[in-house]
Amino acid sequence: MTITPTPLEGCIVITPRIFNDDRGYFFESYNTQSFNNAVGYEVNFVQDNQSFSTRGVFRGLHLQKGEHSQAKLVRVTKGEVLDVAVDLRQKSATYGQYHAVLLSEENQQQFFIPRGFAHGFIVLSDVAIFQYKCDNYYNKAAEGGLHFADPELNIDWGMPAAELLVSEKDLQLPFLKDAGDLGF
Ligand SMILES: Cc1cn([C@H]2C[C@H](O)[C@@H](COP(=O)(O)OP(=O)(O)O[C@H]3O[C@H](C)C(=O)[C@H](O)[C@H]3O)O2)c(=O)[nH]c1=O
Repeated sequence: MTITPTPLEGCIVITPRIFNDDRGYFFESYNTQSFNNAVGYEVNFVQDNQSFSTRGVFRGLHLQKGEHSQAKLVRVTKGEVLDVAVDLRQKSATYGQYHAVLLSEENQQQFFIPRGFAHGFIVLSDVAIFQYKCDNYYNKAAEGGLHFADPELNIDWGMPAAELLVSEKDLQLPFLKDAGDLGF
């Protein structure tokens, strides 16, 4: 597998080695030893998630606060999404900056987002199946997030905000300036 660093320290893009033959393809979608070597420390994933969405659906920008923060290894097994991580680590030189990655069934790329980030994605294909690993359990009480259209973040989602399908919960999320201490 190939590891591509991003401008956000700790966020990496993983491109698996795909074995194609006349039957189709095979690749290792996750290997603990290879992954921990790639990130340089041991990550203990404890929960796998999967969501199905249609074109224009936006999910995020989500996080779990403080000790409930989750590192995520995300990928798309059907369709294509623009996936975004926002650095919220107080001591980080890239605090408040984001990085976007196109993840698709076609490129089979995976995006690793350490703890201390908000995460979200927009669906660019007719449908998308989004699968990801988390290194901490879901904790509803610790849920938080940032509004996808926060002018300070100024994220280009590649689609007008009016065309996005966003949950009522996500529409209520605060801008970064109003988010308070998130414990990162
Ligand atoms: C995240 C989660 C949710 N749920 C339940 C709670 C709700 O009743 C239902 C839908 O949850 P939600 O609307 O928060 O789902 P998404 O909008 O896809 O949330 C996810 O989307 C962005 C992209 C993320 O990075 C997060 O991992 C996650 O917050 O599933 C669970 O039972 N366990 C879980 O781990």
